[in-house]
Amino acid sequence: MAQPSVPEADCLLLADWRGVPAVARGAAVALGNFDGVHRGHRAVLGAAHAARPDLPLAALTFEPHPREYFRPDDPPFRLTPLPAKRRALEAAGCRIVYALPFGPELAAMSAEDFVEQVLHRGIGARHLACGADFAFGHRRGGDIAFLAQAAEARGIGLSVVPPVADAEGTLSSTRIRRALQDGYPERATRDLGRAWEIAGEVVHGDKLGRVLGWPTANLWLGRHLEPARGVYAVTVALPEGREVKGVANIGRRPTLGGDPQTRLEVHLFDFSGDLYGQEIRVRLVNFLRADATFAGLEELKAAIAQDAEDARRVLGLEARGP
Ligand SMILES: Cc1cc2nc3c(=O)[nH]c(=O)nc-3n(C[C@H](O)[C@H](O)[C@H](O)COP(=O)(O)O)c2cc1C
Ligand SMILES: Nc1ncnc2c1ncn2[C@@H]1O[C@H](COP(=O)(O)OP(=O)(O)O)[C@@H](O)[C@H]1O
Repeated sequence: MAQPSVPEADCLLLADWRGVPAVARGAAVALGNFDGVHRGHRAVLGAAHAARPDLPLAALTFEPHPREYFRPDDPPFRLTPLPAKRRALEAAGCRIVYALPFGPELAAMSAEDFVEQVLHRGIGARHLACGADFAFGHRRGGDIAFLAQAAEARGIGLSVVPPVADAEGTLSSTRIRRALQDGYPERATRDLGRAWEIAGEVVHGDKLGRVLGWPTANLWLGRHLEPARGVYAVTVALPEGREVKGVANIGRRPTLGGDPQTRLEVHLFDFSGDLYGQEIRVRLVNFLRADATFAGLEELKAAIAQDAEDARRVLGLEARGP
């Protein structure tokens, strides 16, 4: 019988395990939260594909992240909110992404029911892959040993992938979050295999930037993790597909009295145009300095000029005269 095939160009995003279209059933399915889609996650995806290259590759993940559901008052911690996760999973070869709504029903579901109702009957998985520490079902009651026998009983294959590690230890989303909070975006880049980015819509600020001579496109962090506050050399993906270089501040503008919420402000080099309302993606390349409180606007302006020069140098741009 011919295998189901999912059109090459499309990555199907499905938010339910019920009513799955026939074309998506019978996949090789990688299981996990996949926040970041880092090199370790991609090893799990790679194992699923390597075991069954004849099947479409799917990732099964949850939205919201279970931790967002269980601890809604925690500060935002996501490396990849869903749109970014989907893009990264697609880039890693996924043709189907399940973002199952994590709520009371899934939180209460036993491991047995998860395998039977969701993986077997629901999405019709033919092969599964997960990391060695994967646990699932009510109170994480299902471990790898359970999954192995439950999968085998249903004729479903299973690949268990050992942790990806380097000299500093095991690669994990937690390690990447810590690197970003400590001001080491280049470590995040290494572990992710791409620069970490904050995506969002450009909103109106106080219109002070252009008065200072440094117009900045402003974004809220939303569900993204808050990285170390301070100044970064960045690259920015514009909606039209172009990537431009810039200098960004992530902080609460203590010089101006302090804001209640952290924002990202980015000045794009050699650019003029209206970005309001547009979705941009700001990729952190290097941390240049911590957020500071200056004595006044002239001092702030001088610091920004120095930051811009530093960022240009780090990013390999020609220095710009005063
Ligand atoms: C490269 C760069 C570095 C900045 N560093 C600081 C800083 O250390 N402390 C601070 O209070 N504000 C800092 N700012 C924020 C400015 O206060 C902000 O750009 C200005 O208030 C304009 O705000 P607006 O976009 O709402 O008009 C920085 C901005 C840029 C572009
Ligand atoms: N080189 C540039 N870098 C960033 N934004 C720019 C640039 N040139 C023009 N802009 C536009 O100017 C706006 C920022 O100006 P600014 O005075 O800082 O206003 P706001 O306080 O609303 O952010 C951006 O949202 C964007 O539309």
